[in-house]
Amino acid sequence: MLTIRRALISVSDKTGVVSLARELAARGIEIVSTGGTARLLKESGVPVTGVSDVTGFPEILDGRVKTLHPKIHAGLLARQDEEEHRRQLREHGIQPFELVVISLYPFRETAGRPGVSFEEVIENIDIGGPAMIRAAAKNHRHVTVLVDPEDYGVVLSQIRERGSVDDETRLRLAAKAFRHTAAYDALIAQYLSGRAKEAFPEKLTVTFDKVRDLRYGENPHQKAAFYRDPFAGPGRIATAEKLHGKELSYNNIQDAGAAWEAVREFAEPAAVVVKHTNPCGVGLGSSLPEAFRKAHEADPVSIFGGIVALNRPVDRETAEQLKGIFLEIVLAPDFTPEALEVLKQKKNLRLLRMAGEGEEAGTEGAPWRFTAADGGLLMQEADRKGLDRAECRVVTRRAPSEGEWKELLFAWKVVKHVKSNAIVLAKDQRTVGIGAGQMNRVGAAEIAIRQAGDRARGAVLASDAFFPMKDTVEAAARAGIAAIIQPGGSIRDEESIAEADRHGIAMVFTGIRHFKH
Ligand SMILES: NC(=O)c1ncn([C@@H]2O[C@H](COP(=O)(O)O)[C@@H](O)[C@H]2O)c1NC=O
Repeated sequence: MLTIRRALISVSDKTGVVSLARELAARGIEIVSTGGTARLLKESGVPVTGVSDVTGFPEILDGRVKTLHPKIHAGLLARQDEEEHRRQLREHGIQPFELVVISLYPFRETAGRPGVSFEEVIENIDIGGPAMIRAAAKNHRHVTVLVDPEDYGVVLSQIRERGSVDDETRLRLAAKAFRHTAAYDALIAQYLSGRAKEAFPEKLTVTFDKVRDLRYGENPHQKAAFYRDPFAGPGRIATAEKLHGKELSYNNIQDAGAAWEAVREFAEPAAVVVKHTNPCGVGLGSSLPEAFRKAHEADPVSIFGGIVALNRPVDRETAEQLKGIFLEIVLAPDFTPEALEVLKQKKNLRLLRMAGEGEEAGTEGAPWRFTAADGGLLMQEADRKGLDRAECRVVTRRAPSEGEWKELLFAWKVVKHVKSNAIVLAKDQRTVGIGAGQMNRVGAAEIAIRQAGDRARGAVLASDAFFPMKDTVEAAARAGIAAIIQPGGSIRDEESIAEADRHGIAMVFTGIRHFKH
């Protein structure tokens, strides 16, 4: 363990640096710093040597080159336990560093700033900082590297105790340093790949920031943690503000995401209830209380323990309705103070505010979806495809009435969010039966029809994919379904169309499939 005699400090985020440097200097450690950092330390009365005084070279090219010099890098990379390294340092008049403190140019913050110019983003790609971090981390047997003010305390306390930092801490900080530079470069690569329109590059180098450890994963015997996309803006589950209740669990996070994606389909006041990532009740209304009442009535059994997403700020009336039901989470763009007062009475209910003040909730989301595959990763665009009624094709003799069209387009938006094979029955702008995740399509239809009961008569039916045979139409006809919307495209479409015609059912082909696994 080497006694720390010399520290190199170069920080963009200057949090905590003055008190760190002050204590180091008080302990007789020489401090070498770059322009802005040196200025701040001097102004704060901390003795400091400018990096140019060490290199004998000015900081040039607007700061693009300041520490990229052998006098700095040899000082970071020398193995102080090797006689030959020590001899070479002496020969070239280079002194080694035992501590390096770096905070990189704020690339992510700059790139994420609305209206920022490309030139400004590029200038915020730090070159000298990562070079020093990597050099120090490689040489961690001799050098301690700090990239996060959170770690200043532990290093200071060890220096106080013994004048040096122990092997374990140096190794831990070196690993963190390489994670830091790897993530930093990944963000730059991600940003530039986006600019260059390279959606699926030969190396996928995305990076995520830890939000927190989770108590467990999908089941209590599975360990889990939650990570956030560093570029995620407001209106996302990962950036939502929890206003009340316990931390969200692994399953809560998934369900809340599914509910939010679904409710964002609708421009009119809407309520979506989700269980195990499938909608179990969806309702639209002229007001939020009406929408929620319909979503509740859609399936008053499954809502127990459900997740409710709403696309308008929650008011007192809706809050009173929600209060009467056992729910896990309510998420909405916002909550009025009165609604919060009502809902906060429920100790275990989590409340998520999806948009900050003045922000529009979730108008744009990340375009990519990642799924673990055995030994790999699948990446695809999020399914954001909408449906234009003009592009639909009426394939039956009878065309849907205007009222039926309204229901069909509603059911189509819902079925997109139900796991395949999926069938949705809808009536009066709410779901009345949902068949989710079945291994055959007619099975999904039978579940939806059974759940709808009497409400199936006169309802419409939406299917996420085509009918491979006419059996789903036969089941729909027996239940009294009035109209059907489905992609079409089966070699047996004609049989389904003939069956629909036989029963006076109107059927529409969308030409779009919405599988969801
Ligand atoms: N070019 C260099 O040689 C160089 N050396 C250090 N930096 C960065 O300059 C920043 C600190 O600058 P200042 O002390 O002037 O505020 C740090 O974020 C550090 O990572 C550099 N800047 C960018 O590459």
